[in-house]
Amino acid sequence: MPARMAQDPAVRPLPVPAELKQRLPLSEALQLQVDCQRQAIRNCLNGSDSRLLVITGPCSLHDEVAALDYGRRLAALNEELSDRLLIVMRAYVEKPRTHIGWKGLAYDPERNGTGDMALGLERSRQVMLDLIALGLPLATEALNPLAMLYLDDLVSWTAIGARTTESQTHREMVSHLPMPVGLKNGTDGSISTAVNAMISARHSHHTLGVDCHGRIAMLDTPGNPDTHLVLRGGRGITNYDANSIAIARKALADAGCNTRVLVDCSHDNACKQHERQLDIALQVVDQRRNTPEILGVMLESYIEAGNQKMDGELVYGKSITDPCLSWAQTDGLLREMHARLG
Ligand SMILES: O=C[C@H](O)[C@H](O)COP(=O)(O)O
Ligand SMILES: C=C(OP(=O)(O)O)C(=O)O
Repeated sequence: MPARMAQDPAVRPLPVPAELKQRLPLSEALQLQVDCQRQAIRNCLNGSDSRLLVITGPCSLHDEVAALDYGRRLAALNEELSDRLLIVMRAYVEKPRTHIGWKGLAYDPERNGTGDMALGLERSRQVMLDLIALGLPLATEALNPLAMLYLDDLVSWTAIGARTTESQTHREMVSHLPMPVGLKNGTDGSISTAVNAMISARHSHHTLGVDCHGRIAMLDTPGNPDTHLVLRGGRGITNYDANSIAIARKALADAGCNTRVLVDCSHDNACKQHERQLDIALQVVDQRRNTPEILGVMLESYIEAGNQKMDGELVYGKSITDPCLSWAQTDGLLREMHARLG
């Protein structure tokens, strides 16, 4: 008889996704809301809804009070602008890092390096539920396919980030996800990695995964028809101008993919200078007159402008990852975008 294996202290068991979902359930009414919000985004993607998709919110959520404060402001603004803008809030709880750094609320909720993921996943799910209850559709980045199992029912739009679009594991995950997914161009600016990801993700796959009870399983993914390209610039080169968008749309058309593109006004498009997002977003809105297939824009926005280091006392409502527009700037920008779309 094999000796009973001692529990490795470096392996800390977590509740399985079904347990957390049962403890923090999405009500039937809110499930219906999420279904409708996913369908509204699909309608923008297939052109039957002409509104501009606006994905806006903090680079990362680290403080639930500030996240809900932002969410309340955004929900109120949405009431005014929803005839021309389909507003979705960024609720990013997993952060991909260039090398090392804080990896997000799901991984290190106390920001003390202990990596309490049981607490992190619980707090991530709770804050997302609270944001949905404000009536907002949510966007997130799916980084670890296992983390997504705890949150997938709450999300209306998912991003696959620039660092992971080329990964087969992520493409297979997208093939299995039940919502529209934006695939970002690579950090080197390459469009082809995202186009190849769209081709892969629209097909079904047999792959290894985990079921909601934590059992390793073979998954037969259905294929996701609702994907699109997100242009985020790369290696200091921007790709939000009319020529870059035309080149990207041609590559998509040649590959038989949806040619509607969303422009991330932040990241390499803004060279991480948050205020540049203001001008980029308006340029993109103006381009829509000639190119109505521009699906929308993404903004990194919070309550206070800029960002701050994580150590020391934190300024309320200020990003601890990428720099963001302030709420005042965001409010003004969204109103101006709405006016220009009239
Ligand atoms: O949006 C977030 C960041 O750009 C991304 O997570 C990489 O961040 P880093 O280069 O600071 O690690
Ligand atoms: C990490 C992000 O973007 P990218 O993958 O484009 O760097 C993000 O949007 O938070």
